[in-house]
Amino acid sequence: TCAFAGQKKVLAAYEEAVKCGYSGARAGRLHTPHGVFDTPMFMPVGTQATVKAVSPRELKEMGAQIILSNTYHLYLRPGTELVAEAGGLHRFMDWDGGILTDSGGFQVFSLGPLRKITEEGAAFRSHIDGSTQFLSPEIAIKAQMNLGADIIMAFDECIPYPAEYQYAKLSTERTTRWAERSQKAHTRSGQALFAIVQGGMYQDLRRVSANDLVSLDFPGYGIGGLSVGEPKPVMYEMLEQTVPLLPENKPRYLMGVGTPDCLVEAVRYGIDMFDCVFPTRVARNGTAMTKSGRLVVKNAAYAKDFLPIDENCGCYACQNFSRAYIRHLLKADEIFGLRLTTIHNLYFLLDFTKKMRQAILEDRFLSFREEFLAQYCK
Ligand SMILES: C=CCOC(=O)Nc1nc2cc3[nH]c(NC)nc3cc2c(=O)[nH]1
Ligand SMILES: [Zn+2]
Repeated sequence: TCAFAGQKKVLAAYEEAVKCGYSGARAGRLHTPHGVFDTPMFMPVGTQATVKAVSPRELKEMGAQIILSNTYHLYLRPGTELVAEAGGLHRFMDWDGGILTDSGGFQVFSLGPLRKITEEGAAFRSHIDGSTQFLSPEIAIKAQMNLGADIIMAFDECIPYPAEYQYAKLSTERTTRWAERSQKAHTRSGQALFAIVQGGMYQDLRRVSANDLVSLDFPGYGIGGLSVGEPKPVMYEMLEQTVPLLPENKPRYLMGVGTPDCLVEAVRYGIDMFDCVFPTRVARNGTAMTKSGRLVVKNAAYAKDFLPIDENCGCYACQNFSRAYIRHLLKADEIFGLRLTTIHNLYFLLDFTKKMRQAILEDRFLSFREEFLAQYCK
């Protein structure tokens, strides 16, 4: 294994992984320099050092524990050295909870126009000014050390979907070599480096990727290359192949997932951490998430609906405002409208993971899952 000399390498210590009586679901506690956090957890995405339309105070109030920021975006603008000079990302954005940085460039890397990947790294075109940029494990890790997140991600390639077996194999092997280079470049103590399991939609490549990365001994593991357009059953099959190979006493982070039905299935397989832009993105076009599915509050049907989005919801929007009012704001292009739908959607997912944790601790996760799926998919 690759142990750091004198390096406290396991920051995200994992304890209390409470297993409920069903395969992999577990409730744990994640230790970081900015606190100890409960899992399963949803992590709001703050791509450019802000979770769009909400303040750090509101995030804290709704129970956010760890939030995401994107290395690629902050590297291009304002630059990660500048953030380091500002005192690091926590100071820069005034967030004293946990921060995890991922690349945020996976759209660019796997879908971008100029995507040239070699053993050295990935060349791509900046979405800001079209300039040619280059990222390698060393550059990505240095950028993340500058940002100062509590958890950072190894540099990887998110394999596009669909992909030929041969390409997926070569890319996955390269991602493992990049993970090793990421480890060697990671010299900042007090920061946990997670590896990212790849393997496309191929069971054998997923198992090889997981086993290779586990033998490199990371404090936590992301599961990448999923939620990239594949059918949900394929995603679940990849989880079934991968998660059992990962150490039970370390966190598992399913990248870019997702909707509540995906979260409850992934928790069943033993996933602990999630991130997704979906709740904040759909909020901005007036869609609210509820336990029965989506509610497009902008629709005319809600013009005179004086009930809250969800009368059982404890969020600031549902406690104080009606659907009619929020619809009015959205139709009038009022910024406050977007803020209210965003606050509701983030609260909904944060509360949903809290409810799953409670169900696991009380050993009733299975029935929780059944009841939820029956109502949500109706
Ligand atoms: C600095 C280096 C850190 O690199 C990464 O963050 N890499 C990475 N990010 C992903 C993000 C995803 N979002 C979705 N669905 C919405 N699927 C995703 C898959 C990946 C992935 O395989 N890798
Ligand atoms: Zn609400």
